Amino acid sequence: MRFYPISLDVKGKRVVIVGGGSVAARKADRLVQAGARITVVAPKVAKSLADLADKGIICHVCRPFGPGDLAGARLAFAATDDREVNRAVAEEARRTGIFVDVTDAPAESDFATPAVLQQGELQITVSTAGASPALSRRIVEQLQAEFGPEYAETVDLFRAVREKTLTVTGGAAYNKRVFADLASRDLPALIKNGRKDEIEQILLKLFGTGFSLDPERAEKKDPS
Ligand SMILES: C[C@@]1(CC(=O)O)c2cc3[nH]c(cc4nc(cc5[nH]c(cc(n2)[C@H]1CCC(=O)O)[C@@](C)(CC(=O)O)[C@@H]5CCC(=O)O)C(CC(=O)O)=C4CCC(=O)O)c(CCC(=O)O)c3CC(=O)O
Ligand SMILES: NC(=O)C1=CN([C@@H]2O[C@H](COP(=O)(O)OP(=O)(O)OC[C@H]3O[C@@H](n4cnc5c(N)ncnc54)[C@H](O)[C@@H]3O)[C@@H](O)[C@H]2O)C=CC1
Repeated sequence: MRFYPISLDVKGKRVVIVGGGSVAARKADRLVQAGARITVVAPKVAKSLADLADKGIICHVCRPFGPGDLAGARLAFAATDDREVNRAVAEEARRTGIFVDVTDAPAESDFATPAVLQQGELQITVSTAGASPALSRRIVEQLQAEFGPEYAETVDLFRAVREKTLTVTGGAAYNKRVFADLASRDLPALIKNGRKDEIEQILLKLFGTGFSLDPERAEKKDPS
């Protein structure tokens, strides 16, 4: 296994992207969604990046890459169309201990970004360790048919139930049993088909009163 899969919290953290073309714009788009503080260093940027800079969402340093540009960054992307510049970015990142994605040279990279299926808080990521990004994207497109918006609702439901259960009842063994039971039911299908009453019955059976899809009902039944 070349790459170790990880879900990274980049919120509020500084990320430097060197280069401002279509690849840089694609990386920036997802980093913005994840709340990173992004600096793009490039003499020329794509329109979407210029728009983000105009709105103050990202910072654009309008000149070629130079030494010191990665200072304070937690992650870096080398995304110029110049092999030597990308190599220099990788070297500086390595020297300063910053993880770098060299977008034209997977062998020089510390990490790579996968193709992503996003439904609310559900993420399914696909990587081929650089062998074929186009195949990764195709696999995500295939998965889209199976994992629709009902999965976003399912994840929200699990989060709500879990947050409440972990605080009001004790015991990892109990939690493991009920959550395994809940996960084994086809809640996404029930949500998709509008069968909310059946979900209510499942919640009632597993967790007793106080857990409901309907916040009003949950509040009335919950004495806490
Ligand atoms: C290693 C990696 C490093 C990284 O970028 O993190 C990397 C490297 C390279 N990509 C290249 C080419 C293309 N990349 C795409 C698209 C995507 N590339 C993405 C990730 C990754 N690309 C990482 C590996 C992930 C994995 O293994 O799956 C995706 C999944 C996610 C994202 O960009 O965040 C995103 C799909 C997003 C979506 O869902 O839409 C397309 C398709 C298109 O543009 O339409 C093409 C043209 C077709 C083709 O070549 O397959 C080249 C050759 C460049 C050249 O020819 O010069 C290199 C360098 C090399 O291979 O040496
Ligand atoms: N990893 C991936 O997903 C993919 C990677 N690539 C590779 O990524 C690289 C970039 O591709 P595109 O974004 O399409 O290129 P592009 O030509 O659209 O953009 C290149 C950008 O690099 C900037 N640049 C050039 N010299 C620079 C310097 N000295 N300092 C800072 N910025 C500089 C330019 O101003 C421009 O903004 C290519 O080398 C290509 O091989 C291509 C497709 C996908």
